[in-house]
Amino acid sequence: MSSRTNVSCLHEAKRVAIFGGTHGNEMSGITLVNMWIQNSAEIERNGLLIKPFISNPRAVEKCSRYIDTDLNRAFTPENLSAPDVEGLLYEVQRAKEINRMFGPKGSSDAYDVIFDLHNTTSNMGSTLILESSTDLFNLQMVHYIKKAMAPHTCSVLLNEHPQLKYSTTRSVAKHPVGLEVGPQPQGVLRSNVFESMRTILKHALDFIELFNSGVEFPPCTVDVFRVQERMDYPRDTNGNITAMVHPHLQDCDWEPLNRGDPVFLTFDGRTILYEGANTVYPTFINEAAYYEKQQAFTTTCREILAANAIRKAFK
Ligand SMILES: CC(=O)N[C@@H](CC(=O)O)C(=O)O
Ligand SMILES: [Zn+2]
Repeated sequence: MSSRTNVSCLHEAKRVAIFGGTHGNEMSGITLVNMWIQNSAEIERNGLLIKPFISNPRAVEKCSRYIDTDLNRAFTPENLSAPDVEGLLYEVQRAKEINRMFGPKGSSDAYDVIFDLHNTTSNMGSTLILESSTDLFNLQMVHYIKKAMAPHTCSVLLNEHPQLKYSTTRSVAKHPVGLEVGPQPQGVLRSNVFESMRTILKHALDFIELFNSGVEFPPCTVDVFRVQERMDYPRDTNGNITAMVHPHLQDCDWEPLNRGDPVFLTFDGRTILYEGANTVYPTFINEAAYYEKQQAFTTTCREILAANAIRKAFK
């Protein structure tokens, strides 16, 4: 069998956007994007149109996650097709603008790739977030990034859960990529987190440049953590939390959690154990932004995805 048989030919990826400030208090992405708006030399690549962009400028100005509602949940068909009337929530209005500039979502006019830069207060290290297990371009790109980052690890979180998936800002693009780096407190810049994010972006852009130049990428596999379940804090009948993340779980993102392992410590000193039947890999443990979303951590399971060889389609 010829090695050419199983090569998938994909469209060139010419238009690439880098979003920072989708959440106005996640400082690494905001700072990098503002830096690249001032001087884009570092992110320029042959044959690529690259647009660094602050997605929620009013939230950035206030250094808060959002003004009226979470922008990274706002790209629903209902919001994007809502009539332009006065009195729309700020982020709904902004979602419609972003969809006009970088979309329309789901159309052939949409940007090829959007990298959306986020920070987490969780100890997740560097994480790429994918929304589809069948996007060969993204799978090959994260494979390339993981290899280039070694010996440093770069985890891949796959969120294609039918109920837990949300309508992200990056979902406007044909190939949406989230980049989540932590731990970094809200409103704070940490140089190590900033530099990791910058390095991952460099490798990502190198990959796209190589792909567009006609390089063929051989078949590969990618280790991912697939989103399974959202775990809430224990609460009283008024809805107030009654426990904290247990010290044995705190900062242990991506480490196996088994039935009977401690997960919460109540304010009166009682330990609550994990009751799920199977081993899971928790992540977003004690993320500050998720208290309002009733989420103490997310469980994931490990999976190995296979991707075909790819190269650019020649017209
Ligand atoms: C901490 C944080 O903001 N995380 C992002 C994850 C993502 O981009 O999918 C969010 O909840 O929107
Ligand atoms: Zn964020």
